[in-house]
Amino acid sequence: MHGRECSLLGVITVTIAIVAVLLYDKGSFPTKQSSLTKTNPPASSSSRPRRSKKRFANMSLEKLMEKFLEQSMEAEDNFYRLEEQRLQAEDKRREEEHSRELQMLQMLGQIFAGISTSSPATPQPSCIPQTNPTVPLMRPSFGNRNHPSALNEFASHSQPAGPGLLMEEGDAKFIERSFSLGTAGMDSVIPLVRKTIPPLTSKKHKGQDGRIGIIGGCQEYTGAPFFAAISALKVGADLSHVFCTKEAAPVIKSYSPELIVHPVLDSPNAVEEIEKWLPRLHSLVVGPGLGREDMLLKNAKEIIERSKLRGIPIIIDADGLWLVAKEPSVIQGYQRGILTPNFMEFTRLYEAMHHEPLDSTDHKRSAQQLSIAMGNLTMVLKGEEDIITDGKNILTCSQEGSGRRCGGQGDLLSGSLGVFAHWAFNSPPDATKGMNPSLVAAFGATSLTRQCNRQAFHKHSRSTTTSDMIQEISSAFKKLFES
Ligand SMILES: NC(=O)C1=CN([C@@H]2O[C@H](COP(=O)(O)OP(=O)(O)OC[C@H]3O[C@@H](n4cnc5c(N)ncnc54)[C@H](OP(=O)(O)O)[C@@H]3O)[C@@H](O)[C@H]2O)[C@@H](O)CC1
Ligand SMILES: Nc1ncnc2c1ncn2[C@@H]1O[C@H](COP(=O)(O)OP(=O)(O)OP(=O)(O)O)[C@@H](O)[C@H]1O
Repeated sequence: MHGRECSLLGVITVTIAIVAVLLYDKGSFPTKQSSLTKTNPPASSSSRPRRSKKRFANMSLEKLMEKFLEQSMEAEDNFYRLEEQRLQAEDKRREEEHSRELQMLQMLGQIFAGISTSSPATPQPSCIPQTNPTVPLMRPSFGNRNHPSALNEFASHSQPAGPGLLMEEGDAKFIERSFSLGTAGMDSVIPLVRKTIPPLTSKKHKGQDGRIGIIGGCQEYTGAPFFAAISALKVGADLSHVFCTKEAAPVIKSYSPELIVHPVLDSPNAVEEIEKWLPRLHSLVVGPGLGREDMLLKNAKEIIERSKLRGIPIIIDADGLWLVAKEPSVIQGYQRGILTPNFMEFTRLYEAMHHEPLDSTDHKRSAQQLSIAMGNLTMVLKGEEDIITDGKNILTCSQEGSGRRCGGQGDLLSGSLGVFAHWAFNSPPDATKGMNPSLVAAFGATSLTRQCNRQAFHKHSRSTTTSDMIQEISSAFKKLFES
């Protein structure tokens, strides 16, 4: 029976009950019933359903009401039970449809890959720079005016993918799925994100839903690590640690008593100090407000190396990407690594890896090429639409944000991604339906960032700042993942 019919049944039952009670109250039950109470017929009469009439007759009005209410509640319960069964069946049907759709997309991807590998005109993802002898090898042109010294080491460190990371024939394929709020695409990834989100229960202890570390915060930049760390907490992490320089620590602490701030990043034994905390961290965000001083970059690099040994998901953003452009091997091929470049940072990385200028006409293809060159690392190229790729699959998140481009939005993204990544990697494989957990996590974080931007802009328009967006995390999260 369908929900609507069931609900109708419930309404009818209740209506009958009310009418019956009213009639009874007025003494206007059908004649037989009335005469029953007056004439008291012999008990042996078999022509009437005596038991029920007698039962009703002997009942007080209150009892009768109770009886009818009971029946209507029963009908209501039945309705909800059937409705739940119907929804479950509907969910199952959608899931089956979704996996059929995925299979079809995979088949299409393979077909396209076959076409593109057999066509000489189609450009191949170039993970090995030497494969195109006609393009002169170029030293990347780093345009930053603030950190000239950081360029010196570059050329000797930049390297192609290692032997185990060479592109295979199948890698050329990609399945592109575009998502925007309200379309079928969005509908199919957001449920995967939801499945990775741990339920809030009284059975857990502090720390279980996420202990996130941020490596960043120096004399110039105290806002960025704060934005990232507080966003992680507001998304649902239990503890958020900031590892910053001595000078930056009191400033960051003064912004928020919720953060745990370690003034160690510029200390002589920074790496050992931070390593002590690694066993307790679920994910690491490297770069917001890190700055580009050699000593800080060196410490960050060593911390990345040690975190990799522990399998900790590592999100690299901002100045952390400056480090990766100088030394790609620091994260290349690490399957729990996620890079979140803005266009400027992306260009730097691309040119460092490919030794040729970026062709900016096809961002998706470039992002895919860079991901492959980095050993299928997940790449989140931020912009008008956020492009997310692991070299094999491409998702785009083009959910409505706003026209505000204030600094710090990327920090909101990387901090929340730290939490989503922990949740996604911690989920059983069937939660993400076989999709790379990094992609699912990145889609969750980009959707959330854009939704926060949109909501904050509705309230503050031109004056919207990142703090306003962070205020929206709670309701944006609810709207996207809990409604
Ligand atoms: N409150 C704080 O503490 C905050 C601190 N932050 C921290 O600052 C540190 C440095 O980060 P960053 O992003 O400013 O450095 P970088 O990438 O060199 O950009 C420099 C120049 O590149 C350009 N440009 C940028 N984006 C572009 C785009 N999409 N497309 C095209 N061009 C683009 C633009 O220059 P323009 O060409 O417009 O003059 C821009 O000025 C880092 O640690 C970060 O975490 C921030 O998080 C903000 C909040
Ligand atoms: N052109 C755009 N249109 C809509 N949204 C955008 C646009 N550019 C960026 N965003 C949003 O802002 C988020 C952060 O991207 P942005 O380019 O500001 O990062 P960033 O420069 O690294 O930030 P930060 O100032 O923290 O360093 C993106 O994920 C996206 O949601």
